[in-house]
Amino acid sequence: MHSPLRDQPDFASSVIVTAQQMQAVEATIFAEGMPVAALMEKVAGKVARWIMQHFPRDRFPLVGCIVGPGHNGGDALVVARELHHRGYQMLIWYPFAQVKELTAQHKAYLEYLGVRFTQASEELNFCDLLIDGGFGLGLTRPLTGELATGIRTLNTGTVPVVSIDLPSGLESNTGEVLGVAVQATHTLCLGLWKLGLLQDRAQPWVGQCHLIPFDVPLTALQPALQDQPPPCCLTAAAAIARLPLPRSPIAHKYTAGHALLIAGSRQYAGAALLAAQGALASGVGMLTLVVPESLRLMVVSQLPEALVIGATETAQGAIAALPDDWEWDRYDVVACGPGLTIDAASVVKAVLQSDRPLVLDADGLNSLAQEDDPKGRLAARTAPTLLTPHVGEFRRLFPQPWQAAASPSLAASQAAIAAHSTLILKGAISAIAHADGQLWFNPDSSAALARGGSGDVLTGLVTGLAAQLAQTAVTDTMLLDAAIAAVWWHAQTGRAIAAQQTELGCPASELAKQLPRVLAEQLQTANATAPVW
Ligand SMILES: NC(=O)C1=CN([C@@H]2O[C@H](COP(=O)(O)OP(=O)(O)OC[C@H]3O[C@@H](n4cnc5c(N)ncnc54)[C@H](O)[C@@H]3O)[C@@H](O)[C@H]2O)[C@@H](O)CC1
Ligand SMILES: [K+]
Repeated sequence: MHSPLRDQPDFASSVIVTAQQMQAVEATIFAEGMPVAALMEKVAGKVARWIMQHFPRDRFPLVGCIVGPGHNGGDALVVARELHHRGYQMLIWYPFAQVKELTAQHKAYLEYLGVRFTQASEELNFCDLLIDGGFGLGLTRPLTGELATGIRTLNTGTVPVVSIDLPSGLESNTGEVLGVAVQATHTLCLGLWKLGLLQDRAQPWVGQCHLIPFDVPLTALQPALQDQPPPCCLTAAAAIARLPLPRSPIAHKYTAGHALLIAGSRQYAGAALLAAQGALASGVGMLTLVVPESLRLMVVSQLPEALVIGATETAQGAIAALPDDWEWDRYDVVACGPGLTIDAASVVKAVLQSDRPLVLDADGLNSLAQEDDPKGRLAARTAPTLLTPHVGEFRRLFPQPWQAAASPSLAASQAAIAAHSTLILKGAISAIAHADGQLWFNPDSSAALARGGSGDVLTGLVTGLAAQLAQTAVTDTMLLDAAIAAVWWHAQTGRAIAAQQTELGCPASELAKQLPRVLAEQLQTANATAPVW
């Protein structure tokens, strides 16, 4: 089993915490002797250097700061002081009378230095850059009054905004906007990733997110996690470690995994092709594809590498049943769903009853959602199951955790635990939840992937990887490992295509085609940057 605490070289840069956990970490650091003011200097110094590097003074000479009453405001004032000394012209909007002592001290010193303060937020509209030090972890209630009005106006402008720790107004655990929030172009998250920043709903406010590490010691982190596996960001290292590489030099096609894909209908023939292309790109040894008989010849002509079986079909052209004397044990992993339509529900039932590791997607999920007790059905399976819903499919399948949980990713985690399954909740930042409570997020993705068919490619890819991983052992975490590798690989490919062809240039067939090239580039980069001992 992969333990994030053990197998990631730089654990602190991928772990994700709640506000309460971060506050517990900070309390330990301070209790053990680190002065609060010293940590603020260290962190704000790093933020100032990041800003000077990305927003040089010659192009961004006038910098405005939103300064709140707590230590987020204190950070902003330290950044303002450093930028002032480097020749930036600073303008501070400081709408609070009551502030924390350290923040008040920094304010006094800036006044002594002659930095300009204003009560009129509109003045910030004329700046070249804004620094948002309104609120961070300490936000407890919705923003109101003058502050809310000011932020609303600033959001209508086009000035780049760097938020410190969190965009002010964003709830740090759920990513919800409390009243109004600063719409940042960049967020510099301090120390450890905050859960709220990884939620899809937060993305329009967060902009590009960067971690500013401040050397959080593991001894301070571990008690705050209370022995629970914390959510983690997917890293290249974590994904690459889970790929079926290197391949055995004496591998043959039957030792490189046999994947079965049950997909397609007369209405959605392309879904079967795209899922199969994703599976073939994974390097799987053998791919068998079950499609409605009327699609068989077309599919064979498009996918000469796959073994294609034509199944009897319904009047609407959906798969009616698997062939007689069907032998499940020929296959290491089964994927079922892309393009099936819900007319193929009886096939989905049969697949769920099989003893094979299963990837259930699209209409596989929709058919399951129509059963009485989907969770119980999944929990009763004897082999591991991976579900790959987008939000709409998830909501239909698991309405209860969806409504009750504070965020979609927590709902995914609860559903995975209850259904004894692994789950990829697909979105702008896909979340991967495992039955043992592990939760992963993939922050490095691209809106280029928001295209029909991109999910089918992912289903094929994850299935092909899982079939290869199954050669070592069929374990509870096999599908989790395949999901981590596939989500990362799929997203990196979307990013690479977007970089060359814009976010508009990534149709799903192109995505499938580029998967091998992008993996090779990623592996080269990872090897080039690996530490030499
Ligand atoms: N403690 C640490 O280890 C570090 C903290 N740092 C910074 O400190 C921040 C946390 O500081 P704080 O705990 O002071 O929290 P904040 O700076 O986020 O603000 C909390 C203050 O705002 C008030 N407040 C909350 N919601 C409000 C609302 N809607 N309207 C008006 N006032 C409201 C609270 O009563 C409190 O006084 C972090 O986000 C980070 O930016 C950094 O200096 C680095 C180190
Ligand atoms: K902030």
